[in-house]
Parts: sequence; C-alpha cells; structure tokens
Amino acid sequence: MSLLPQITQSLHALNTTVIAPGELLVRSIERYLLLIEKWNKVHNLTAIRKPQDMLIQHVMDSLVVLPHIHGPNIIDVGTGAGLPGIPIALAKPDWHVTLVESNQKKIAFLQQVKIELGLQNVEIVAQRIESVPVSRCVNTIISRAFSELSEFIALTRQWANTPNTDCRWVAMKGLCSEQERKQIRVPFLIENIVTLNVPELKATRQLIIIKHDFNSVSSD
Ligand SMILES: C[S@@+](CC[C@H](N)C(=O)[O-])C[C@H]1O[C@@H](n2cnc3c(N)ncnc32)[C@H](O)[C@@H]1O
Repeated sequence: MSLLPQITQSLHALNTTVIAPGELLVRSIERYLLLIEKWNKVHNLTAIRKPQDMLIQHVMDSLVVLPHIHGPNIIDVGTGAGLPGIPIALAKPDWHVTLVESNQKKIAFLQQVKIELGLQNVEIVAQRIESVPVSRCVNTIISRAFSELSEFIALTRQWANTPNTDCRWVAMKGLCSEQERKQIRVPFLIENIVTLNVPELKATRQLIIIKHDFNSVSSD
C-alpha cells in the first residue's frame, strides 16, 4: 500500500509555511521510511516496526521542530537512524546537515540513505561527538532522545568557543523536569522552552533551546 497519501496529509497537518510539501519531499520521505523498514528486519534501528507509525512518531516528530530552529548549518548529535537530521535535510535542501553517530551499523544505514536519496546536503560523521573537531560555524546543534541536558552540553561545548553568537543547542525531549533544566549553568542558559504539538501524536514534546551567554562570567 502506498504511503504517499498519508505523508501528504501529515505534512499538510503540520500547517507550517516553513515546509513546502512538494512531490519530491513526499516521495523522499516514503523511500526513507521503506529503507528503515527494510533495514529494521536485520539491524535494530527502531522499536517502531510499521512505516505508518514511523511517519508520525519519527518523521513528523522531527519536522515539527523546523519553525523553531535556524540554519543553514545543523549538527544532529547521536542521530541513530537519522532523526531528526534526515527529515530536516529533506525538508531543507539548502541547509547543510551533519549527522554524528558512533554506532557503525547505523552509519552504514545512513550512508545507504544518503546514496539512495541523493542527499548532497548531508554529511555523515562516524565518530563520537566529543571527538569531532570544530571545523565550521554552526547555527543549531540538535539532539533527540540523546542524553540529559548536562551531558549534551558537556559533549558539545567545543562549539561555544567559536565566536559564533548565533549558535543554539536544541534538545528534543518529552517533558523535561525542573531538576534536569537546573543542570544548565553559566555560561549557558535556557533561552526558551517550546511545547510542541505533533499532529496525530498524543504525547508531550518539548524543545529546550539553550544558548551560550557571552556576557556571563563562567565559574569553571
Ligand atoms: C537513543 S538513540 C537516539 C537516536 C535518534 N536521535 C532518535 O531520536 O531516534 C541515541 C544514539 O546516540 C548515539 N550515541 C551515543 N553516544 C554518542 C556519542 N558520544 N557520539 C555520537 N553518537 C552517540 C547512539 O549510538 C544512538 O544511536
């Protein structure tokens, strides 16, 4: 059964002007979902088995962040099967998305996706994030289901040392507890918390948006 009508409908339900739900995007999302389904039979990429469910719980859950992040240079930390980086790269072909992942099986899958979908705006880095050198200015460092906030910042704080005032760290989470939010300390601060609504998904989603405060004095 074709997934194209459901993908088109879900993209329209996002009701955002930042995504143009054209035929290329719809077909690319379908190919991506079918690749995850195929690889999932051998490698455990995701516990969600049906492409229809992956569409909502993975792809739409990734795309819903787009109005709240800025490009053109994005790093997706601990991307796994490419979430949220691949959906972002598909919806934003003029952005450069770097996928960082330490697991070799997931890297092999990502390389296959890049080839089969012809994703020229995707760079795959097979390393632990803490070993990735800072090679360019980055606008958004994003992670989904990766770690607690303190670890996310600790592993990526090398990007705070560039004179790149524009950079934001964006953690995609369920409900983020106050205890976890308190892990963010000077010179970092939580700039915004956005509660997201993913159409057809009855679950709380939050984006924790963090910035490096150049005016603060660090205690470390
Ligand atoms: C729970 S999975 C989440 C995957 C994906 N972001 C998602 O939402 O489905 C976390 C991923 O981070 C990767 N990972 C863990 N520590 C890492 C590190 N230090 N650097 C890069 N990747 C890491 C793991 O291999 C795993 O694929």
